[in-house]
Amino acid sequence: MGSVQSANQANTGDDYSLDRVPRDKRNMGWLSITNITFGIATAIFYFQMGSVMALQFGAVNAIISAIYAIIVAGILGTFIAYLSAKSGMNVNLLSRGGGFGYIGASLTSFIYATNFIMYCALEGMILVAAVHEFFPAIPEWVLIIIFGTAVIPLNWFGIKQLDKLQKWSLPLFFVFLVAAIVMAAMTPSVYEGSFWSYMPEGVQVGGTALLLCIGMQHGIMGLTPLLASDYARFLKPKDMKIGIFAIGFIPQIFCFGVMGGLGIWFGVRLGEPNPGVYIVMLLGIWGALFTMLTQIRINITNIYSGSLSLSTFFENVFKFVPGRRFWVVITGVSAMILMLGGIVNHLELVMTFQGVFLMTWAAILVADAVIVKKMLKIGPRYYEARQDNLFKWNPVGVASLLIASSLGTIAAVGLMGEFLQSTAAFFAAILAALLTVGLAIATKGKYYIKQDAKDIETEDYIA
Ligand SMILES: Nc1nc2[nH]cnc2c(=O)[nH]1
Repeated sequence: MGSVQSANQANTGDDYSLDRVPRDKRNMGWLSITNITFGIATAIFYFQMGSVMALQFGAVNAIISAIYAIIVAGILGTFIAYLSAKSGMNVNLLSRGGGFGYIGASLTSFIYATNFIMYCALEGMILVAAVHEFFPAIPEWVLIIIFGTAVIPLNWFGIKQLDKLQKWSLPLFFVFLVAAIVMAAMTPSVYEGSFWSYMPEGVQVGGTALLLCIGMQHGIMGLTPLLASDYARFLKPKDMKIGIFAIGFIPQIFCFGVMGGLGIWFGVRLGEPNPGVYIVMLLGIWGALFTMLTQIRINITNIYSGSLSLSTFFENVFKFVPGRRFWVVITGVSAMILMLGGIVNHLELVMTFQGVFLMTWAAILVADAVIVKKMLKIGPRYYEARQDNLFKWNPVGVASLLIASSLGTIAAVGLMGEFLQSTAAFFAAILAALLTVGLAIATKGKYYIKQDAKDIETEDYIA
């Protein structure tokens, strides 16, 4: 592992894609890291979620589901940010010693990587559609190649580059956001009542409509808590207390609350669910620039996390270590292929599975840390990512994940009734947490570690 790690670091400077960030390299302040996670939180995708939910199921149901998403994703995110900051590892690496074994963890890394590639394509298509609207003479495939390629060099220099890009672009984002709010406030509302009271005919507060909103939130809310780990592992130890809350919770408030809330307001006021349409209606060509900004911000984080996951997967399974930059190119090119192939609109089933899988995975990591490692004191009190010290598989996480996410997906596609269709990811996550604890007790933690590591600093211990 030593040679793998140094090869990786020699290639890309500050990646630590294959092992923990050493304590002396955890030198980023909580504000910088929180700012990077805002690259995700500022995506106009969250406008769309708010607008669609409000127009279909009523503003109050959309608001209640947003509060639910903030609380659940915020709690998971804060725990995961704590584990990452304490151990210097992201979720790909945490999973190896956190209940999955090193091949088991490559399973999660692979699914996770495909998720980022799909999101990168999805977000890229939003950008392509916005620009195509203004420049219809430019074929979509040309725009896909231009914007698909543009995010690759923006990822070349790792986390420090992300930090700068997100820092410089955030003020510009707020200028556009305020302009959009002012323009919407000056546009006569399509709906005459106050936006809180908007409710489509035949829909009530609570019941099926609320469950359907929650089901929509479940599709996307597992990812943001997990993703925080790619950045929280660089947190300065002295910023731990405020940092884990800031990194784990605040982005959830912004994406589901602020962006989602504005999406509800825009949707009701303008009577239009698609921000690609109403942002351009409000801001004209500036709206296309606003979209470009938000989509590039989110796609550089998608590519960053996708490349880290692919690095881990290929090192783990094939001992193939070309360096993270190679995987930046692969992630970007794969997303372009999805866009060019028009596959983006046919991903519904895969996205449903991903929504359940991500919540389930996050629940397993948290249950393993808090209940298995801390409370029951089963397995090692630290996280290990080096193959020499690990078993290939640990049934604790792998079996819990496979059982809970399979059942959850079956429920989420509607085969277990209406109630479970919308709540599938939540129940799958609870089931996964229970299975994790049960299997850890049943196996007595035998498969967590093959040989004890003697060189892990005690400050990195989580229990
Ligand atoms: N990480 C991430 N989360 C999302 N939630 C909705 N869209 C996205 C995306 O593109 N990336």
